[in-house]
Amino acid sequence: MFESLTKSIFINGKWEAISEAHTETIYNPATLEPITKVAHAGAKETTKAITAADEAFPQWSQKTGRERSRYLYKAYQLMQEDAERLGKILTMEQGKPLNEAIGEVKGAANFLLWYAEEASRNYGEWLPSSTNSKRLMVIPQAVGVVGAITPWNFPSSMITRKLAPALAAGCTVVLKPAPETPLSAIEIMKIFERAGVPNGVVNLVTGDAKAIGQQLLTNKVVQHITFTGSTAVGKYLIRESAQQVKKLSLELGGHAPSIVFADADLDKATSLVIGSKFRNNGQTCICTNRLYVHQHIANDFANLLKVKVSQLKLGSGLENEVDLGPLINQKACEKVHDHVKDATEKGAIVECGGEQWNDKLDGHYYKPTILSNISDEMKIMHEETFGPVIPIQTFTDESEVIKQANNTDYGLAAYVFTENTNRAIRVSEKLDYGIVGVNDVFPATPEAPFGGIKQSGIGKEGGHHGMDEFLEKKYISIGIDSK
Ligand SMILES: NC(=O)c1ccc[n+]([C@@H]2O[C@H](COP(=O)([O-])OP(=O)(O)OC[C@H]3O[C@@H](n4cnc5c(N)ncnc54)[C@H](O)[C@@H]3O)[C@@H](O)[C@H]2O)c1
Ligand SMILES: O=CCCC(=O)O
Repeated sequence: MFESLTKSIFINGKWEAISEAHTETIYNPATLEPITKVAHAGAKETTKAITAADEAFPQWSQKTGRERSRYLYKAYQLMQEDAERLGKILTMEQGKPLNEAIGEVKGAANFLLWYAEEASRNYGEWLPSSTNSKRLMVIPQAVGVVGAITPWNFPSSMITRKLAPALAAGCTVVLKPAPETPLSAIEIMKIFERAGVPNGVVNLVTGDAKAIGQQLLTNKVVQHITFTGSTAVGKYLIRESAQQVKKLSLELGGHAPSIVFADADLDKATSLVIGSKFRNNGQTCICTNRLYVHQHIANDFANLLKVKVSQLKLGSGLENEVDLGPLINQKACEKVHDHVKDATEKGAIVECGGEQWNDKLDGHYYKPTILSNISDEMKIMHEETFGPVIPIQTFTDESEVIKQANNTDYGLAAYVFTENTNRAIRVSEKLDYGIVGVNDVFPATPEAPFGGIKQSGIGKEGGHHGMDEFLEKKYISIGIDSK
């Protein structure tokens, strides 16, 4: 599928030659086999990419929304048509089961479609003036060159969720994907190339995160940094971008609570909790990290959950009917096990799993795990686990469980399971989270604003809100002769 050396620097519409000496190897996390090598670029290439984006900006931003829309729509079509092949590449580099990977690619394409439609709906405002001698208006204008930095857990959709609204708004982009998963990013650039997107509008640089990041942060041409990744790196970007007061959109870590009330439908709720926790093997920013189950149903719920979890099949994402792939690397397995070990040392009971799985494959596998007898001082109740572990705690009182759910610095997503609509609304309103799913654990969709509060981020992706991130609102005050 790939040459041993894959070109991964796309600047001004051209794939740059790379030297074997400056490469990094991309591994399949399911088998630990090398897939290919890509460029390990740095400051020089990033500066060149920023210059290309800067030079492309005037023409791209002056196109009409309808014109930009045509390129995005073409890219959407190409991505949809190629979803199976792109899904395989995604599974090879990231590990998630093929059906999830193809689903992600189709979801990624849907961001292109949504913003192809939004591109021509970029409205301004006409403000009623307090005097007859003035006319006041607000016009939205593209912010300029955007630096986009993306994570490995959703190597395709996290890119289009940023690039589609940025391009629709009229911005040009330099993309730095995660070092673990550059292959999906390369494929997305090829799609833009085939869609005829003009040279310099989209640029890709793979390699040294710190060096590329530093250029994006210090080059005055870059007006906006859009980032998805950990809260720790997000804080670093806030500090460094302060020097030039750059605009920032940050989609950061999460620590989602799931609250199952006594009136929940047990079969539905257990399946949904599994969907939330084990999608992408727990490596999803909006995954359930804490589970609160009402005391009255706790035993029945835990037993049913255990039965269903024990049926999950672990293996290479390219094998048939696999539910859980490998974790991204050994460090991830160690972090997951550290949370399990810390919890058991503090009294947790391992209901199932609780260890790495090396029976069949060389990859980084961790068994799906349920922990009970959980207490608040355990690490897993405060830190993002990013792996396949569910800690179950019980509760009896609605206001108490809301307090517990809100007792975190994170504020990305929270879930409520109940058949009572009054309770669903009451509790949703009191949860300090950017996203609340009620009997729904897959809230991400192109038409809705996705994003966290507190230390889970700044800004939104998706919906018309997602395009606003890439637009300045210019206020124009016109003095007129009213006679
Ligand atoms: N809120 C969301 O929408 C969302 C979505 C997906 C993932 N995430 C979060 O992402 C994290 C997992 O992803 P990750 O491990 O790739 O995160 P990460 O923060 O380690 O890396 C994210 C990106 O930042 C780059 N990076 C790292 N150091 C940098 C630096 N000094 N300068 C510039 N770039 C730098 C990485 O190379 C990568 O491209 C989790 O915390 C998860 O919750 C959040
Ligand atoms: O980690 C980010 C998840 C986004 C999604 O749910 O599609």
